[in-house]
Amino acid sequence: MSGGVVVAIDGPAGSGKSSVSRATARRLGFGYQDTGAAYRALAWSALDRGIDTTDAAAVIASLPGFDYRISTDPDHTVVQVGDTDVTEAIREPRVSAVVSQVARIPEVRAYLVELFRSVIRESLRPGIVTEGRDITTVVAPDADVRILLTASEEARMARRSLEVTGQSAEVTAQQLSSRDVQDSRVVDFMNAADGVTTVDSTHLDFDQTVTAVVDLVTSVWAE
Ligand SMILES: Nc1ncnc2c1ncn2[C@@H]1O[C@H](COP(=O)(O)OP(=O)(O)O)[C@@H](O)[C@H]1O
Ligand SMILES: Nc1ccn([C@@H]2O[C@H](COP(=O)(O)OP(=O)(O)O)[C@@H](O)[C@H]2O)c(=O)n1
Repeated sequence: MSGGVVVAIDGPAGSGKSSVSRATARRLGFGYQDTGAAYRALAWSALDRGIDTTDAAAVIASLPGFDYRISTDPDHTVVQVGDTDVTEAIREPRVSAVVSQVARIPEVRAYLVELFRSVIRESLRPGIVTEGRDITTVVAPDADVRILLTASEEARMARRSLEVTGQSAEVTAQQLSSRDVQDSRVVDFMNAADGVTTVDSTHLDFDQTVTAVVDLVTSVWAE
C-alpha cells in the first residue's frame, strides 16, 4: 500500500461519500479516489459500444479494451474513457440505471479492485482518500482510517434530488433506493465491519461532516 495515510470510506448512494471525501482530501492535501466513477465509466462504455449490460460475458470481454483514466487531484477530478471526457455523462440517470448490472459481475470487481489498489500504492501525496462500497472491507481492509458514512434514506434522497435535474424527485428517489437494494446484494455497505467507524451525517451539515472525517484522520495521523 501507499507509504502515506490510507483513508477508506464506504456508504450508500447519496450519503455524501464523494463530496465529503473530496473536501477531506483538499483540507489535508491528500489524493482522492472515486471508485464509483470506474464502475460508472465501464457502464457508460458498454452503453456507448452497444454492449448489453446484462450480458456478463460481453461486459467481461470489454475489460481489456477499457481505457479508463481518473485524476486523483481533488481539485480536478476528470474522468476519461479513451479520449472522451465522461465526467458529466457518467452521472446521467441512464448510466445510474445500469451500473449495478456491471458492478455485480465478480470478474469486473476483481479487475477494478486491482486497479484501485494500484492507484493507492502509487499515490505520491501524504495520504489518499478512497471511497466506494467495499473499500473498508475488500479494497483496503488494512487502511489506517476506515469509515462508514451513513445518512437516513430520507436525507440521502433529498440531497440527491437537488442534484439530478430533468426528472422528478420521486423518480430519483425510487432509482436511488432500487440501486442500493441491488448493490447491497453484492457488498454490505449498510453495516460497519469490525474496526470501521460510523459517521452518521443525517443531522450534520456538510462542513460538520467533513470536520468529523478530518478529525478522525488527524487523530490517526498524529499518532
Ligand atoms: N452532511 C451533509 N449535509 C447536507 N448535504 C450534504 C451532506 N453531505 C453531502 N451532501 C450533499 O449531498 C449530495 C450527495 O452527496 P454525494 O457526495 O454525491 O454522495 P455519494 O457520493 O455518497 O453518492 C451532494 O450534493 C452533497 O453536497
Ligand atoms: N466500490 C464500489 C463503488 C461503486 N460501486 C458501484 O458503482 C455504482 C456507482 O457508485 P457511486 O459511488 O458513483 O454512486 P453514488 O453513491 O455516488 O450514487 C454503485 O451503485 C455500485 O453499483 C461498487 O459496486 N463498488
